[in-house]
Amino acid sequence: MSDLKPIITIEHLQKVFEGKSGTVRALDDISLEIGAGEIFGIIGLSGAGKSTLVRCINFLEVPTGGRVIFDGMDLGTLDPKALRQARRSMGMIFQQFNLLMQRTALGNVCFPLEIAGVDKAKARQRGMELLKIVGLEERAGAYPSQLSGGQKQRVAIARALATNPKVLLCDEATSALDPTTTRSILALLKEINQTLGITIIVITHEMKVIEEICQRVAIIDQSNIAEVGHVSEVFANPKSGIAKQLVFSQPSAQVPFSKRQVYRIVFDGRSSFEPVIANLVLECRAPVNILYADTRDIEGQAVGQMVIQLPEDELAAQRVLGYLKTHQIPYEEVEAHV
Ligand SMILES: Nc1ncnc2c1ncn2[C@@H]1O[C@H](COP(=O)(O)OP(=O)(O)OP(=O)(O)O)[C@@H](O)[C@H]1O
Repeated sequence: MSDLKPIITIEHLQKVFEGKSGTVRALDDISLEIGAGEIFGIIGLSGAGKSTLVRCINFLEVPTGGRVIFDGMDLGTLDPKALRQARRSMGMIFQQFNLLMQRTALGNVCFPLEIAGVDKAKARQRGMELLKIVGLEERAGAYPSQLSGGQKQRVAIARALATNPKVLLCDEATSALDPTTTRSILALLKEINQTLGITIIVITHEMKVIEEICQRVAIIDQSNIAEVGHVSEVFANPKSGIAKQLVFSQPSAQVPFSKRQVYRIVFDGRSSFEPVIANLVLECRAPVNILYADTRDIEGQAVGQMVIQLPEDELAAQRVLGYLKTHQIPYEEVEAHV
């Protein structure tokens, strides 16, 4: 439980999808309390139910059981107009930014204000204030295609703040960004939380995101909450199997590596180095130990070789080899000297 007054209380939330291919229980029995003003993290592996949970929090998905109480209102009891109003108090940002490509940065930020009936001049003025908050007032006239990923996410944040929300829901908001840009977006979210007092809910599959800005975290696994608590406590003493898996798969943590499973990857200039290794670790959900690297970046293309050691977990190791095969990255097993 948070010591703060709750802004969102989730009680026995359940979401079942009925489809042609059968029934999917995306959320089983989720109960959580999120305090006003905190930065709360929700982490889990792919398919755990994170996106469904965030969409149920703002009723983009109507839960099939349980309740969401937001700012004293039981969302399930509101009529459509009241629900729309409540939703305006919950801004949302996404991994893929979801900007309108035919509108400038300012046009995007003004969009929710125009929909809410604010007159054009006032909307522009407010839009410029918001672009200033996110550090982009000089790019007000730029179109999304002219902005970097980090800048696009800044526009999306400004747009989400346009209706003065009490809560900002961030669904994998930094997952498409490089580490430096990720850090700058997380710093911006922290600043918004501190200066505007907005509660922030961060959905991610990355522990480092939680570590960087969240005060409390809930770990979701197979449609249920496996563990919830202060980040420092959960990280120092993970209790559930999934928490241990997430914490101990951190690159900095101790991971059991055998003396076998050492492979040489050859970068032959067909691929660029950064996405290959980052995507391999993300997609395979497997830590790899880089034992040796002699690579050069030539105009964005990687040339050279890298010797990596795969984790002991046979399935994780197979996923890594499968990834290399699928992406046609040449590799060979080598004798380990570790
Ligand atoms: N509209 C839908 N219809 C049917 N099943 C769905 C729907 N949306 C989600 N699911 C299923 O619900 C489960 C949870 O999905 P969800 O997207 O919430 O997980 P997630 O933790 O956000 O994963 P990821 O990070 O991969 O997006 C999955 O099995 C998914 O296939």
